[in-house]
Amino acid sequence: MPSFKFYYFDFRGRGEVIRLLFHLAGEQFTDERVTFETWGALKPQMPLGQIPVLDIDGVKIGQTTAIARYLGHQFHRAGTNAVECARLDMIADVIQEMTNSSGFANFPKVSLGLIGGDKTHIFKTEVVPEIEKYAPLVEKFLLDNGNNGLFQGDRETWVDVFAAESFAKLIDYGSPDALDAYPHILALINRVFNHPNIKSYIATRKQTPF
Ligand SMILES: N[C@@H](CCC(=O)N[C@@H](CS)C(=O)NCC(=O)O)C(=O)O
Repeated sequence: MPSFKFYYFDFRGRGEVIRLLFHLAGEQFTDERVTFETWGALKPQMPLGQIPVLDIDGVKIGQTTAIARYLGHQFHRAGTNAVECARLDMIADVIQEMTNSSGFANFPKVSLGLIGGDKTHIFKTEVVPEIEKYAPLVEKFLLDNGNNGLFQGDRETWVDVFAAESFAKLIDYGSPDALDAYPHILALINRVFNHPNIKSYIATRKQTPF
């Protein structure tokens, strides 16, 4: 197994999916939690000037989904053929599109205290419309796999973990009822977060504001 060092800020944000994939696989990694004070010096060393970044035996990889997809293949948490992989990529891209949408821009910054604003109002007026746009698509992908809480087959893939973490943050930091209209996404979160390896990590992980 390569030597892994993972760079991200000291909160869940975009980076937690990577930590979850390591814990799911039970594989060792250095969880380098970058502070805002040290980020300025580190930024030029990152391939895209941003984090998350995973250093794999000295090779730095950026972009959350590229890292998560790599770990999915490395840890046998991917599709079992090219078509399954393509379908999972499609679902991951939809979720990444939601995360990158304009409605999602302010909420993390307000939650982290980086900008001012009424967190509840911003969630309701900016984030909820994006949930209403994207969550029904994700519901359908889950139903297509037979309503077992996963997108593909009967074993958690990297996309299940990516989706569960992306949506769970909306409940944890937005509103407890944010996904009540989407029972299949709730089942996905429930299934992924109750995997014993993930459950034990979550039980002891640091609480962060996003
Ligand atoms: N498309 C990238 C976006 C990465 C990104 O926006 N990273 C932010 C933190 S969540 C960052 O590095 N901000 C500091 C900066 O841009 O200087 C991904 O999905 O990984």
